[in-house]
Amino acid sequence: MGCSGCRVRFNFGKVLSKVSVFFTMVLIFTYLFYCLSGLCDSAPRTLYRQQASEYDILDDHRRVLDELRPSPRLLPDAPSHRNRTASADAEQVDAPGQLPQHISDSTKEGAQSIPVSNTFGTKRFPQAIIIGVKKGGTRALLEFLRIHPDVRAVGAEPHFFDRFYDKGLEWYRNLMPRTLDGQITMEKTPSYFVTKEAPSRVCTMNCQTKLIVVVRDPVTRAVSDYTQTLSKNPGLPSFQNLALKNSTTGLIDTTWSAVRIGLYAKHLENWLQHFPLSRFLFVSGERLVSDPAGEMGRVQDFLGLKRVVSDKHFYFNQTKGFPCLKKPEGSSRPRCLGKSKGRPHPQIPSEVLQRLRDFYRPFNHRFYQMSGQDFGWD
Ligand SMILES: Nc1ncnc2c1ncn2[C@@H]1O[C@H](COP(=O)(O)OS(=O)(=O)O)[C@@H](OP(=O)(O)O)[C@H]1O
Repeated sequence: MGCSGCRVRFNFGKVLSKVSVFFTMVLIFTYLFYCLSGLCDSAPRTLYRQQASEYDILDDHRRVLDELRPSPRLLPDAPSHRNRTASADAEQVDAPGQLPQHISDSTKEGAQSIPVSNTFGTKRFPQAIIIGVKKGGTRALLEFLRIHPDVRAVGAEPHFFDRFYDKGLEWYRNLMPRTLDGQITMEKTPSYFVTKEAPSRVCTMNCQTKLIVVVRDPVTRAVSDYTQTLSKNPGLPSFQNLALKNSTTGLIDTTWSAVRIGLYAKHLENWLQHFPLSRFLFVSGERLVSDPAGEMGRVQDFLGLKRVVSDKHFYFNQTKGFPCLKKPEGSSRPRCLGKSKGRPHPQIPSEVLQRLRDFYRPFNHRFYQMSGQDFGWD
């Protein structure tokens, strides 16, 4: 009796181990199949995780939204083929790192005609780029846009058209998130606006690219820029030492990048050599703080998007002193931008600020004329 009980237990043990081996094999094969289907392809995100660290504040929020986001195909009035050229619909897979002939030749038609695709969307060149300006509010704008179900954007700044152009267009496109028909691919790199070569390079990719510039009072922008550098290098000379060539004459040092970036008219002139004014949207950095929903309305119209992002998405956070995103459905808490956005500025002597204001005035007026918008900085 006792021995037959042992046999049953022994057989049961054998069966159990066979079953567990079987299930382990099933798991391994499922994982292999999953990877071979390209679903393990997270290289660009990983590649940029380090660079993105400064900007990962809203990452959880993004992930939740991405997961909750219904496919535009399932949305009742999802735009299909909106903001896309006919050539953008052509699907073709090219060897990574190798530029196909029509890309190297690409000038006027634009290089967006060779998207890399798989079952879960296509990596496309951005149809819209936030090209500037540094410290204008570009991060806030991109994060607010990402609430929109038809916008997919790279989290970190790719810096392709200024620093990494020699890596080639294929490298750039590989950084892009996959999009479904009707979704817009975007990125933001504020230094493009002041990079001499950027306009011709963007045009080489696609002259139809929509260009968004977030502009802010150049004096406040310069102080914000200085505050950022000071936070990384506490031994930095004072703002006035850097801004003025000579404190007696009050001559402004235009070689200092914090000053030079604020010469918006000069940088815009360079872009207008390659793109018509209609391709630009100028967003007021000030209004993005005082009326985010209003400014987002303009941006969505410009991008040809349905007005989804609205005042119901924002609340003013008294502690932060800035608008933040309300608790998205399914997420745990509301989100503000991180500590590096909206930091207190050091006190700058008022005569230095006034000197800078006087210096920028004619450039600002020229910029108002060129853009057709008065930003009211004087
Ligand atoms: N909602 C919200 N929350 C926080 N900060 C906001 C927001 N909207 C605009 N801003 C302003 O954005 C300024 C930073 O601009 P950028 O994101 O363009 O900076 S960067 O160039 O990417 O470093 C940042 O500049 P500082 O105030 O000098 O930190 C802010 O004034």
